[in-house]
Amino acid sequence: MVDRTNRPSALKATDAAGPEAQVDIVGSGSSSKVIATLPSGESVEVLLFGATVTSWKSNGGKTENLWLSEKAALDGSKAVRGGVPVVFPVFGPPPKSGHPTSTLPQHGFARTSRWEFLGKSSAEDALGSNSVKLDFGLYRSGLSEDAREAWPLDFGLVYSVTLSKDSLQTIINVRNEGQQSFEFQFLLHTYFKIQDISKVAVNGLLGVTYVDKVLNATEHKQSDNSIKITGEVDRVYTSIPQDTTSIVEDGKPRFDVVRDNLQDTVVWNPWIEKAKSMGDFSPDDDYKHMICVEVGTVQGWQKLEKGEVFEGGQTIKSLL
Ligand SMILES: O=P(O)(O)OC[C@H]1O[C@@H](O)[C@H](O)[C@@H](O)[C@@H]1O
Repeated sequence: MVDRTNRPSALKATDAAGPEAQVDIVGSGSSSKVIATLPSGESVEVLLFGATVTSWKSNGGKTENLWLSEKAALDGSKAVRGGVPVVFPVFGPPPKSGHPTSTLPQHGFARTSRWEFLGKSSAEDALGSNSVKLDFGLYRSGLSEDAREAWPLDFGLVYSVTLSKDSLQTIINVRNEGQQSFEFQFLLHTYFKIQDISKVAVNGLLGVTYVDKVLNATEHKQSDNSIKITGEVDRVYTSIPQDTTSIVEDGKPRFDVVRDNLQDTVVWNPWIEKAKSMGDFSPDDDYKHMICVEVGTVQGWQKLEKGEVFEGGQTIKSLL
């Protein structure tokens, strides 16, 4: 747990996380980002806007694992189309009325707010290889006027991004800093980069119930272990018993997505028409080179009483 009472001021660009990893802050204002690089070359880049991971490279820095639209806004003008946008306190379009999130934008305010960089720490994992952890914070004071008005609750988010040789762990810590309880949804909207969508399968959801948003939000049960993508897919799988969902490409395991205290997963590919309809999705046919597997808690709401904390997230592993 990051001790927020003495939040470190923004790091000097020269600060390193110790001999193991190099941590730099580049850019300014809403384009500021933190870049961490391990001695073996793996790296992660996190935009302070939305605390959005925009790049994660494994294999000594040779393999980019995340898809990022060529027209993704990286200047804070709108949510990033790609990488790992943070969805909080509501997933999807908010309830029409009568809910504290009703007047928030789709997917909430976290991905379009300016987060603070709280600091870094490095560690050795069990195998002795290095990792570096970056912490980001978002508090009520950091919200836009609109968001503060729309969601008048006092909260604290600490988002930890840990880069290791073959994996990236992203964990959220949500604290109710106010006097009244509140409820929220949370999701990590990960855009995985793949070579060819026609050779991709998403495995590990056999028998899981899902809402199919392409088929008028009807409920279904996943009838086989492999989900193939041959058109627009927008499915919300809920109450998933096992913790790992795998992305297989050309018959070979490419990514493992391991949930931590999150029971739901969205599988999304816009396919051609929807890709064309999104102004910041470019090139249009790049739906062939991405798949979203988004872990979260989006069925119903997580409720926090005064002073209570929720923690959850994912570890994504590159198996190349
Ligand atoms: O365009 P946005 O707000 O980033 O949302 C993109 C997609 O996000 C997915 O998580 C939703 O299931 C889709 O319905 C939605 O279209």
